Amino acid sequence: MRGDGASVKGQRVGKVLIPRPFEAPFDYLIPDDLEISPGSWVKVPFGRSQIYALLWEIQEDTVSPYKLKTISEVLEFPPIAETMLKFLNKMAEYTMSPLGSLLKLVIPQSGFLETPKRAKHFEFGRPDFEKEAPTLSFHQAAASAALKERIQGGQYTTVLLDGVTGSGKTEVYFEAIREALKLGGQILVLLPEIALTSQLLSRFQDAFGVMPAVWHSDVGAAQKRETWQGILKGEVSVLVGARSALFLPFSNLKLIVVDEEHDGSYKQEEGVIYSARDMAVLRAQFEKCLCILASATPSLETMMNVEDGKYMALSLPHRHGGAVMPSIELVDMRKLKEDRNLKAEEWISPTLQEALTNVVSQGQQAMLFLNRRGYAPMTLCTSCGERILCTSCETTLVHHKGDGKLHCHHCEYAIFPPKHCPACNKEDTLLLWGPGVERVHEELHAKIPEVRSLIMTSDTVKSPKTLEGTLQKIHGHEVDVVIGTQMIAKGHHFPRMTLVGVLDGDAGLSGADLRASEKTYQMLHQVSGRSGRDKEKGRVILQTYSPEHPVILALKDHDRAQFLALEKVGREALDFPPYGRLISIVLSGSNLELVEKTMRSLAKSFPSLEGCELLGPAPATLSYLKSKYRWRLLIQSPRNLNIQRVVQKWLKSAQIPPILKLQVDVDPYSFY
Ligand SMILES: Nc1ncnc2c1ncn2[C@@H]1O[C@H](COP(=O)(O)OP(=O)(O)OP(=O)(O)O)[C@@H](O)[C@H]1O
Ligand SMILES: [Zn+2]
Repeated sequence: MRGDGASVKGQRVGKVLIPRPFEAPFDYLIPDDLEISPGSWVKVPFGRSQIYALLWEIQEDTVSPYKLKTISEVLEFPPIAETMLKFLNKMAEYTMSPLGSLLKLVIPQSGFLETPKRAKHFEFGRPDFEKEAPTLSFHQAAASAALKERIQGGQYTTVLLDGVTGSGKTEVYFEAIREALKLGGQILVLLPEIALTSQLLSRFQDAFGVMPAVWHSDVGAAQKRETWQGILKGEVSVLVGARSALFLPFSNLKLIVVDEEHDGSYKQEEGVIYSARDMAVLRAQFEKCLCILASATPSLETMMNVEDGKYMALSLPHRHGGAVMPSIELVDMRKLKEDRNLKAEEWISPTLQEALTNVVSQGQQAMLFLNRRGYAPMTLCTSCGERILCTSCETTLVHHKGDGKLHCHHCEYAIFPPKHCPACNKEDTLLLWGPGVERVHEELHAKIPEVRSLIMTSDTVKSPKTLEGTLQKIHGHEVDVVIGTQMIAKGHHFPRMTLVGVLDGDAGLSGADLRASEKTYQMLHQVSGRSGRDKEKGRVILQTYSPEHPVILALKDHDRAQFLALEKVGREALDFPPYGRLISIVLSGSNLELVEKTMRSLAKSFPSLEGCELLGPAPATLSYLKSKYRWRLLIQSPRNLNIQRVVQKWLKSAQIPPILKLQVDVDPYSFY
């Protein structure tokens, strides 16, 4: 970094990383008398201000050709561990992100490095690892013993904890937490969604006598700062959080748990694009600690790592306490509609309706799953067929009962339904087409008037507090039926729930996503797993338009092996992940011609490499989003190739107009 300080020979130069999107650290002089080590938090002059930064590396006795500025101050906070520096370095390489952007993940707010004048608000209790633990079943005990052994060994291992829904995976990883606590280590538990934290927190409190620290977007600024500092100083031993918690400055990690490891929410899709699950494994490697990936429906990637001997697998084949897996019955919706046993605007089949009536009259609970928010996913003109679209995105608007408006689910756009069709101008021809959860709610009440129900989606549950209230209502049996989206599908344990109705089982199977089958299988298996977790046997009614689809049949027969075998054949034939690798490049901008032209010439300049192939370029699935046109190019490569290096070099020499935005997604999960 050029500066106005003196150029001094033979002094220490510090490579200082600034938490902004820079690829590399900048050089600063280290004053002679300053005690400092890599990982130290510092204040440096940058532009016209003084900012917080991190000392990355020290170069002793160097001669700098530039006039360097001097580090102003070393903060009193402990430095971050060297293992963390190595982890960030590797992550930057893997995700092709600027190192400075990763530091920003570590220190999202500079206020974290300030000490407030007022006394602390949050005392982090010491979990009591000697509190009495439940008696484990044979399989649980075996899994727990293997995990403890790994923790005692103090070496890196990743273990897949592969247990059916309700098998006690949480109880088993609590045992691992106990062991790590005994050894004085820190523990990080990652959850895919905030909606699952409150249940885990109360289970944790029961097991260890105190609340763990929490970390997610709804935690307030002061609490975040104190938690961040508590982690850095080693005062916080257990933290439960969303994916961003992976970047907290733990200094003594002994265990990372990634619960529901298959879940797509672990993929951060904007800014620095990364998979928190994969990066958790990477961090565990540098920390030399245990990483537990828990799931009833592990991802194909994880299964492959088990087959390759990279991960160890432990299995819990049975539900706890003799609870059995629910029966899964299919309802052929095509036939019902053909035989006119279900009207065009009805979505609850007679079989499901009868089952719901029974459940309600027997004092049990049911769940209706439909992964569509709002009232109706589309508004159509019955005269000309026009669909009402967002003006800024290439998406249909979704009708919501709450405010009576049509909403775009990708941007803020919302309008009242127009009186006239915007295409043919006819009056009163618009029809609300298809069901969302609100419409199913309406139908449920029309069919079973006495039912007590609630809707659980990201629209109705916006804060941890409303979530708490909602869960309390369900646990307290104030409702009979819960209608919801993916938010209700996983992790929850409602003992009275004995019926799950899936309204549109094959909704996820269409579309251009290479993981469409896998995602549908995981989602439906998880939601089915909410049924019959206690004494009563559960029932799942899966409404489908394609009862012969292999995914639906595998679900019905509880045959995961069959599903995986089929899915693998399909992926292997196409060299899709986990057999081959993908990097997705999306170019976007407001000038369509420029986006297309740039993308085409970019694709032309890609070096020809054995085993590599380009898919596209072509307009992205959402080819117009938030007023930007989007084109996509997929680079397919063999697993053993360092494709990032190739892509890095290729993009360095590319000419991309600065008004366009280029996004590189290594191991893309969604293809919107
Ligand atoms: N050994 C045990 N002793 C007492 N209760 C147990 C035991 N194992 C599991 N349970 C209870 O059984 C229920 C299901 O266990 P848990 O939620 O840990 O399962 P899971 O495998 O994490 O489920 P899912 O994958 O569906 O989220 C919980 O209420 C849990 O407290
Ligand atoms: Zn929009």
